[in-house]
Amino acid sequence: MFLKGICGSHPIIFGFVYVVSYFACEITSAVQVWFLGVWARQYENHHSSEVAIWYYLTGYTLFQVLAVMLFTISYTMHLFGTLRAARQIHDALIASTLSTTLRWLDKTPASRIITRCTQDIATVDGPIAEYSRWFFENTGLMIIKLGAVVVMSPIFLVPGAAVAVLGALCGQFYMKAQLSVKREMSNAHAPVLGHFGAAVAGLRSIRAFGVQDAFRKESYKRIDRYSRAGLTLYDLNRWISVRVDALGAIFTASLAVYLVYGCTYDASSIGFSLNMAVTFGGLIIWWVRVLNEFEISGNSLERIHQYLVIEHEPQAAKSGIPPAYWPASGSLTVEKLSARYSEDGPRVLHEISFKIESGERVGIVGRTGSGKSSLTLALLRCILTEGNVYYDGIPTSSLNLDALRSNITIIPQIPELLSGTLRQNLDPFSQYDDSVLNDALRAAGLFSVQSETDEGRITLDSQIASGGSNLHVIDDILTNPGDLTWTPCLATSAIDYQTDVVIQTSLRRELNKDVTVLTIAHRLQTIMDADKIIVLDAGRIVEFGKPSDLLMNKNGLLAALVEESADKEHLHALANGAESSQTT
Ligand SMILES: Nc1ncnc2c1ncn2[C@@H]1O[C@H](COP(=O)(O)OP(=O)(O)OP(=O)(O)O)[C@@H](O)[C@H]1O
Repeated sequence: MFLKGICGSHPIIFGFVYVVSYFACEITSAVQVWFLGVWARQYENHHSSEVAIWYYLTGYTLFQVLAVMLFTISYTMHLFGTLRAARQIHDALIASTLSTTLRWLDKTPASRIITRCTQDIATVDGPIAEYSRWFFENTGLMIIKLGAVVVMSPIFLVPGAAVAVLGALCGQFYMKAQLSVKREMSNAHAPVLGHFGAAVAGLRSIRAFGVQDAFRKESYKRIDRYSRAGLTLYDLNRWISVRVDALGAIFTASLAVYLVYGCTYDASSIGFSLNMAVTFGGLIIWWVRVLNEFEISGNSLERIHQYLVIEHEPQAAKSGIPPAYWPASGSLTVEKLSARYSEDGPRVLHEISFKIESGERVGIVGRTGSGKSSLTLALLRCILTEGNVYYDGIPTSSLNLDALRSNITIIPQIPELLSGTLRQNLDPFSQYDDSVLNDALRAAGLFSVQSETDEGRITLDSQIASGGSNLHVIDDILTNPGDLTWTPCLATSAIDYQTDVVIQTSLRRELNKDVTVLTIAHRLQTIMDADKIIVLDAGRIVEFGKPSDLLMNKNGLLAALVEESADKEHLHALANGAESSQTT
């Protein structure tokens, strides 16, 4: 995933230029060292006045300039490649999370998603980009250094390869051992800080009860646990360093012995070979460490990848685009609609059928768990459904989800407001000017629940905290004058009675005649003057009709609900149309 991102849309060209520029840079650096030897050799056979210093100095400088240029090319490519990879991975993660199913969001803790999008993405941006470069660099350098040694003394190919293999084997041991030690360290870290924090916060109580000793002992115990893991990690590092350094030293020493006693190379060639061998030996330990860090930070990529292969909602297709005139009316026909939250979960709606004409106001009531919210989600295709729903004559199952959902407005019981100004929340795409926004707020009834002189009154520039607990449902009226509106109205603290009345009044006044309004109500007063009422029970429609008709059935569920409420006379009057004008 990461490599694909680095290489972009022309992986072969990118990979070729990158690898060639990098290797050419390192080879140039090695040749530069060799060239120094050539230069030094001139003084063995010639008098110093005969050595053309400018020639060698220019040659040396040119090698240097060439190496810098090649390095710049490969580094710039790596930089832009990793930026592109990080951006692509981030975009893919956000797109995947935002287009997942409600079910997945239900069962995945928000904190875990936030960690993926922050901590793991930060690892892709930083450490993975760096370690990938170092790993590639170190691998390339080792090959070149060993290659240079082998070119001078081919006999050293075998010991060189053996040293590399032995170093890699030690590295394997080290990596396996230190992974669990590091995990233990991070487990032991939080308790130390937590206990220290608790002790500082409760210092007075600790002293008042004279339990300093107990706290101190507990603190030492936790610090010991952390230090024990820390010491083991330190020892592991010594373990690998001693072995890998020893391997490098044995290799260089044996090469030195061979070059001095076993062959007839001149001093400068021997110097070059030893230089390469020493740096090769020193690189092994770095290679192991970088590989280890790369592998650890690679876990973030793995975790992100897990979030890319989650379940998703159907993608928008050309065939799902509705005709331009749609929806011409807000009529809704539901046939045998069943729904469940997951493939293997129980049905929460059972073959529900009803028909609502355009412009009707329909109330939906039922006891807790009867399926009111599930019906909303089923109409929006947020959960798994069977059966047919026709919205203005078109089956919603054939529509793209964005087309369907942008034509059904939900005014939720708990507002989904983001941190920012009220203006940004109302008009996230900056499409409207202030007068339109203020009109919407007025229409939503905001100005009738606060006066011009209120000190803390809400304006377009008011800052909204995440979740917007101080503001209620006002934004949908502006952003979506769709044909179907749901208003789940609550008798909870989220919306008090006064606000509920304001919202209902605004909805009645502002929405034009052919807007169909479905209101999920916990407060019967809100829907008693509706055109029709659907009564749900255990996922089935048990009553459907005009409120006054339903109330005639004394054994009916609506009648029972009304009987249970304190203001039943008022509700009866509303149902019979006597007080509807008062509410509106
Ligand atoms: N996220 C979910 N996952 C699985 N089952 C769910 C989920 N949400 C609701 N249910 C189940 O669906 C059924 C209908 O619940 P729903 O929330 O639609 O009822 P409701 O009438 O809206 O209730 P309330 O008045 O409490 O909001 C219940 O049996 C409930 O347990």
